[in-house]
Amino acid sequence: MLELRIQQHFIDSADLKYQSAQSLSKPIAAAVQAVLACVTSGGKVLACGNGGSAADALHFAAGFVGRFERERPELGAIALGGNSAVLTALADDYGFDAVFAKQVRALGQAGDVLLAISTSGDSANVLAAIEAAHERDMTVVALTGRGGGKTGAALRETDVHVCVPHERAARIQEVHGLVLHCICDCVDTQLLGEQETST
Ligand SMILES: O=C(CO)[C@@H](O)[C@H](O)[C@H](O)[C@H](O)COP(=O)(O)O
Ligand SMILES: [Zn+2]
Repeated sequence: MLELRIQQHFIDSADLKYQSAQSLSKPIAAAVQAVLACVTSGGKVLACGNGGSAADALHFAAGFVGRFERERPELGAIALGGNSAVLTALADDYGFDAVFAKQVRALGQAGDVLLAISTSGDSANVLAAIEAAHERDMTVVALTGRGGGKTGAALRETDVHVCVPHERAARIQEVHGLVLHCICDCVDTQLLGEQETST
């Protein structure tokens, strides 16, 4: 019984990934171009999200600042949920909706990218970060699901929206993880050229 349930998780996750390969490759390629344009002109990526998406933002920053699969010059990325002192001070003094937006205003510069991750597209602190990024003339790369929620309406034409066609947060997050690995791999390929990967 338990094993069948577990197998169903694998099947549903794999099904969604197959389905998304077709529909998401174009927006993911656009996300790669946005990130490349940013880092090749000295910019950085600010990444934010809540819960599992906060973990995704941290995971992305680790692969970006350090390495993904190949050695290359360091690239700039900061996960905005990673500094608990800043996060708690901002939440305490300005409310939780402001925890990312205040950091975007403090750290963001024109040409930087905001990587905004929300399965619902409706988290108020992520929406406020998008607004702050626009104020700073940053490009937003949004990873969402459930039709994109309020994030879809908040984005500009120059932004990128990767919206996973599913309702369930866990399934959406599983695809977001793959999307972030695609971005890391494609940025490396564009910077270093194609190469067989063994790790
Ligand atoms: O990881 C999970 C669910 O899989 C949770 O921690 C989840 O990320 C949290 O409930 C978030 O607060 C949901 O926010 P969002 O994705 O709707 O922006
Ligand atoms: Zn989760």
